[in-house]
Amino acid sequence: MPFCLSLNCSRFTARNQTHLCPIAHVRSRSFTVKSRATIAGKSDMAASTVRVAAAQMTSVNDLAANFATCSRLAKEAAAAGAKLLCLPESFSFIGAKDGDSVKVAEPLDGPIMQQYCSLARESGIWLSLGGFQEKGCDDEHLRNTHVIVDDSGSIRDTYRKIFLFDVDVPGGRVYKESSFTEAGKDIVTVDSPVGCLGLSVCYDLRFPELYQQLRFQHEAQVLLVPAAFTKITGQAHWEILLRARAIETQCYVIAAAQAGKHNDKRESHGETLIIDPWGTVVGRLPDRLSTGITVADIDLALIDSVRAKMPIAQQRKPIDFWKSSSV
Ligand SMILES: O=C(O)CNC(=O)[C@H](CS)NC(=O)CCC(=O)C(=O)O
Repeated sequence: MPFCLSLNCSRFTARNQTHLCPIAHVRSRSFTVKSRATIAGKSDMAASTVRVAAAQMTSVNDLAANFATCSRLAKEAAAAGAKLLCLPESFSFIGAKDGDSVKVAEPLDGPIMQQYCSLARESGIWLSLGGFQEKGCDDEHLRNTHVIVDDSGSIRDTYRKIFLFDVDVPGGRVYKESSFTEAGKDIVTVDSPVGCLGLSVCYDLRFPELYQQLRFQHEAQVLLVPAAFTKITGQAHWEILLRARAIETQCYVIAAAQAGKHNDKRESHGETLIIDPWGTVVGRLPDRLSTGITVADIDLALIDSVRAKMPIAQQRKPIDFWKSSSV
């Protein structure tokens, strides 16, 4: 019964996580894979698993300092055996005042992205670079772009954030991302060694229809949600929304988060998470730990068995059903 076995293993892993340092995560992961193979009495049980890492960091208004942090984390993830490292939204820069991020925005073939492509090649790891400040069509606008770079340093695809954060946060400040950002309009999936990746960024998380499209129209297996959630909204909604997306799409969800204080005015809710398609948290970095990685093994067989046993893809209603049933 590989289905039950995998679920048990996931629960076991979640309970036994330690948050003291990233290396502790690595140890508990290796143990899980080994114990599953032992319990099953089969040495090839781990064949469908691929290791991934998700980072947490506190980006500041210093491109070089953020790159140094990302380099260290990429090397740590590669040493832990991860094939993909997911970095949070605004990994390369978070400005101290309005307008800073538009000033540093560059095209995808500019020096900043080239540096991250070299990092992927030198570390031999795929990178999910969520929330890159890509230069827009004029000097006043950027695109909030999620870039997937493969382990040879080539850009495989890019997704531009569709839903922009124009929100009056209760008890917080007013955000108007659309004042300096061009919204994307295309849904993007990318084939990778860890399965079919479904791309999104931060505030997109609140729009389940995007993830329904990624899973049911574009066959995503692993949803990526790099973010810089606000302290207030993150505490209230972050983990619940992520687990809901994993459960309702039967996908893994990898959510790399900014954490801590970036400057006097801005603080993010950390809690980087990796969630399996049953909704179990299999990797976590607590909010108080500002920089590090967590790793988990993506089990493609678990995705298949969750989907086979609870066949929601076949049980969904076509859009016409809702039209004809409405009053
Ligand atoms: O501007 C930057 O530097 C990077 N971009 C962001 O931080 C974006 C837009 S301001 N933040 C969010 O989408 C937060 C969403 C959120 O917190 C929620 O949905 O509750």
